[in-house]
Amino acid sequence: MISVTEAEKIILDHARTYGVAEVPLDKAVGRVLAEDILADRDLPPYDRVTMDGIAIRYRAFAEGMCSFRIKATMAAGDMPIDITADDECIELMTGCALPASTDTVVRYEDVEIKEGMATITPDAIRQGANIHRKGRDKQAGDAVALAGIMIDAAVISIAASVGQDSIKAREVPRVVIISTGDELVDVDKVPGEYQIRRSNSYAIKAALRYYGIEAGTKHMNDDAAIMRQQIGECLAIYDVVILSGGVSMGLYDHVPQALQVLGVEQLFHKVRQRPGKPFWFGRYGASGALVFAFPGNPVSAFMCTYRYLVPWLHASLHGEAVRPHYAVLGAHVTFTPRLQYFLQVRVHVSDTGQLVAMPIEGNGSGDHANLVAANAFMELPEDKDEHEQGAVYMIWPFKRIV
Ligand SMILES: Nc1nc2c(c(=O)[nH]1)N[C@H]1C(S)=C(S)[C@@H](COP(=O)(O)OP(=O)(O)OC[C@H]3O[C@@H](n4cnc5c(N)ncnc54)[C@H](O)[C@@H]3O)O[C@H]1N2
Ligand code: MOO
Repeated sequence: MISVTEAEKIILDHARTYGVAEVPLDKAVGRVLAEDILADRDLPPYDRVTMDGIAIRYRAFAEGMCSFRIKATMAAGDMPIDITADDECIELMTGCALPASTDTVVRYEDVEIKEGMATITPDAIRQGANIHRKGRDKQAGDAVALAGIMIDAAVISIAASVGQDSIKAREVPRVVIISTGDELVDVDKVPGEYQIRRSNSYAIKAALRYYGIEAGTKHMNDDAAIMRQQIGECLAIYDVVILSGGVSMGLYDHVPQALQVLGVEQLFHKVRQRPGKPFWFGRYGASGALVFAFPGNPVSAFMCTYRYLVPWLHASLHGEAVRPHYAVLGAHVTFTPRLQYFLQVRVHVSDTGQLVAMPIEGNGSGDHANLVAANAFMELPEDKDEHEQGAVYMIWPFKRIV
């Protein structure tokens, strides 16, 4: 049996790229940007009025003029209307392009308007006030987002504003998730008395969606011949084959044997960890496809997804390992087996700004109801039995920490 660190290293050594794809803007969130996004014109593209009010020439105000005749009114999107005399102003709205003949905007709150005249009420106003200058944020041709970053709502926002209805993103691997087990029925079926509904493929598929991956799913019964045939078909089509169940020591745990017969090289089987001990990982030399065969227990498959599959995906798409997160253990924990223990925790931000992880242990690797209350696994090292409150350990969040 190998350690978690050794297993992680073997997996990350198999990080790889999958090319580049053009992705529609509304499907791009979660993907990784494959090229710099450039501003197609200055941002903002014109001197943009930032307050509803009037535009004047500051010089006139500085010389003592405070009442101005409203020459015209502009809405955002209108062509600018110029003033031709110092005692004129333009009434205009936020988002208007500032008329070149004016240089200062006075907001409505500082103006009284009566019978076509606008009178500025404060004694002092600032020259150039309430104008977002052309090109102040970015110049045409500047990069507004750099290749390699995750496409999030902020990237989508700026990409839309520079006219990109699609974005070049790093291509994601083709993934299939295969559940195994005769006791499993699909989610829309009523299970027999000794059956359960399958949930692992739904959970892993959901986790992968955050990365822009739409994984295929399959189910196989515990029949060695059918498994060989179906896994063989998947190895020919997919870059990553994820299996759940059938990897421990039971009479019907055919997965490792089926993979071996198919020529998938076993890179490890069994990791010194709980949950997830019987995790099997290998590579199919003929295509380079990777096989993550997770234990069937729902918490085991879930933990292995977040501790191994997601970091592998991150390393493949970003070209670097994910940066580890740490938190403070909020209560004493004893765990005696010589295994790395992935404690389920609820991490919160304390009053002093620390990430604190409170244990929510649950009832072992079959208790996936407990994952709803937890938001991370805390990785407690295998060489210690006692883990003191206040100790700092690595965490693997699977939800937003709030
Ligand atoms: N003699 C031993 N028995 C077991 C060992 C061991 O070392 N020696 N390891 C235990 C550990 S640890 C785990 S974890 C499990 C993993 O076993 P398998 O990967 O072979 O998984 P199954 O036996 O097929 O299923 C385990 C459990 O999970 C349920 N399951 C399976 N697939 C799904 C799914 N898609 N959705 C929901 N639930 C699923 C299944 O019904 C079983 O209850 O082995 C221990 N045994
Ligand atoms: O490793 Mo198993 O996942 O402990 O139950």
